Amino acid sequence: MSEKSQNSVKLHNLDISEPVSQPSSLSSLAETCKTWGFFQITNHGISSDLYTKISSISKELFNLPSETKLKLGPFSSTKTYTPHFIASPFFESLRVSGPNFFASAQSSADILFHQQTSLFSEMLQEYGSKMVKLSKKIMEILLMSLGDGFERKYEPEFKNCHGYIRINNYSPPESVEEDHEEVEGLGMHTDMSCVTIVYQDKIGGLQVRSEEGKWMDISPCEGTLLVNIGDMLQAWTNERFRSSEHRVVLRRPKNRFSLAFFWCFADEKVVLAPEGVVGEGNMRMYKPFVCFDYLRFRENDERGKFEKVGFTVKDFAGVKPNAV
Ligand SMILES: O=C(O)CCC(=O)C(=O)O
Ligand SMILES: [Fe+2]
Repeated sequence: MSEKSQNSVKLHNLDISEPVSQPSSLSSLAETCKTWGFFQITNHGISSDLYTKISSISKELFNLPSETKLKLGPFSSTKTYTPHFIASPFFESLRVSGPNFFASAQSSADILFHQQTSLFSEMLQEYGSKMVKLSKKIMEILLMSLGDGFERKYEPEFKNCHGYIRINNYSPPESVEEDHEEVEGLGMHTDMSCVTIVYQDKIGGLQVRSEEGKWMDISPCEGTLLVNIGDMLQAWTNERFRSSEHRVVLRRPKNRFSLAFFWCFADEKVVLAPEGVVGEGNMRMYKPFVCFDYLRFRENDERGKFEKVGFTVKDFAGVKPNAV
């Protein structure tokens, strides 16, 4: 059981439907990405109805017997399912990869569901393609916030990005009494993406670690989506943006559901902060590295399985690694 924390962070809000040209809103976005690595977006165009549908069909899926789910991984060839006891005893997830989210979801559905159904795959295709559009928009605004005209100058660096969805299901142990104690549903980690877009349901429990090392709640807020900076962007921006450590704690005897969309550089991309981003007179804090090599490094990290923080991109490619 971990120590309880009751502080919640008020995140910067970005209305994604409006063009952002105000220098003050761009600089406050850049500031929040440096301090917290998290912000929230509104008017994102994803209906609550789509969430209700995806969550109810996902519930059906996670309610299937373990033997059925294990046909999808982690030891089968599909490897789309992460069972309990890999990340935590209370966490399981299913991965749906782009760009053809329909095909990826259907290949899992075909194995899981006896009846032929394409509803699940259609919904994930709709969700995935909306997430791709949102990620591109978010990246454009983030580049604008780094420098004048950077959205045009550096757009080519991001043109081969790809995305995948992770459907997360948390089942707390019955011993968790309402608000009396908490367990870790997903341990402290950083994401390996450029940006991640997270939908969390009403249960709450997502926390971000402040620069001082304090855990702060990110309370659910209806109609908003969370965006967080991942390791790839932390390195590419030479730490002008921060890939914050975060985790999920479970405090209620209720299942929790979330959807995370990871927008990543192509595997073969060499990550090197451009001079214009580093800024004159500043030192590059990362050696150039190939994305795939970092992903493999994290996978092989026995100390922190499943993307836990054990080691980060700083240990992998940092000029001055974290003290271990
Ligand atoms: O469940 C959540 O709210 C966050 C999940 C998360 O951090 C992840 O999937 O990387
Ligand atoms: Fe995460």
